[in-house]
Amino acid sequence: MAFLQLQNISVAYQKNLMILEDLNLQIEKGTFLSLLGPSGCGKTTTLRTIAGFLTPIKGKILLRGNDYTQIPPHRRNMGVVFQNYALFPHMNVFQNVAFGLKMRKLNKNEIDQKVRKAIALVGLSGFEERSVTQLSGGQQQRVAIARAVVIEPDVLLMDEPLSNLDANLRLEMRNEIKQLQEKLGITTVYVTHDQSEAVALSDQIVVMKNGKIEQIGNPENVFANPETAFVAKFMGFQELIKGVVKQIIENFAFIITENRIIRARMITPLKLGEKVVLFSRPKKIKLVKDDGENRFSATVISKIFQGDSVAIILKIGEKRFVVEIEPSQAEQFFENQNVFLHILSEDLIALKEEDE
Ligand SMILES: Nc1ncnc2c1ncn2[C@@H]1O[C@H](COP(=O)(O)OP(=O)(O)OP(=O)(O)O)[C@@H](O)[C@H]1O
Repeated sequence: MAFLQLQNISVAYQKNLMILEDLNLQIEKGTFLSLLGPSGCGKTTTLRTIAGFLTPIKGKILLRGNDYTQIPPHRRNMGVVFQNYALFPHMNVFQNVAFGLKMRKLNKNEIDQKVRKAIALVGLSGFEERSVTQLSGGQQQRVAIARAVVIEPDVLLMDEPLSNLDANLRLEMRNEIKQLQEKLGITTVYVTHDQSEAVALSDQIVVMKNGKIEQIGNPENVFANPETAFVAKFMGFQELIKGVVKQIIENFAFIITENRIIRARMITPLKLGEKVVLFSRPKKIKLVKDDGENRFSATVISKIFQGDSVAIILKIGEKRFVVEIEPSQAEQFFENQNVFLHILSEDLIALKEEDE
């Protein structure tokens, strides 16, 4: 039995407008699970439902097999970290971190010991007496994390905790969160719309779309084998061209597109005659001048120097996309040139066409 279970959860803010529908999720103890998806797909709603701030209109939440669905948030023993830190501005660092323990009526010595340990854990020893209004964004988020973990929660819930920080600090804090979670072994549910963050942090990624789970798996698998066009785009694949399945041999489909036959990897089973879209990653596409096997023709629109690479903007028909190449290779390509894209079959994936 999984440690935390969401069973057929449906949640609505307004009558008849379901935000989550029949959501099922099993989370094993000690797992770092990310809810990943675009704005509005229901990530925060899922997190708030686990925390108990929202009550599902249908379904159950189980922790260690016990029904938590009607248990109020303060009795769930879950630590929550929000995007905007949500610290108590009139309290200092120590008082903020101590809050949950005071509510639980621990004695003074115990509180002192646990709070100092949590503050040390997030690297803020020496800041105990400092007002939280006199801390940087990164330091405030560290306080929020210490406040969430000090209660030794069964589950740590984090809602885009890094999105208010600048890019460098975000990377640094991402590592710190990962180390902390591994050290404490806390079952964690983490909301993000940043695929690189989800891949770097998680044991399991849940990709959500319109209140439903689109794909679930470990980061390597979701990154390499997106099962739908939606997940592929979200994981950094680019849509190249549409086609129709002509033949299938083992894990590869032969696709007819623009009077060519292209061999592409299949992730989920496809049928003969099925309409598909071909996807690849910008770095997996080679630009060449000559036609040949597994090549598409395209036209160069522009070149953008990016430091360690050059982005070549191309189009096939009206579809625009980017290929990243080494700066030393870029000189041979120019605007309006007709070129060919060469992609190994392993790096080209065929997925069912979806309604836009
Ligand atoms: N308090 C609310 N009342 C009514 N509708 C809401 C409320 N909060 C969220 N919604 C709606 O529920 C849907 C899911 O929102 P949610 O905040 O869960 O998405 P999200 O994936 O976390 O998005 P974001 O990344 O923008 O935070 C959206 O359509 C949103 O408009």
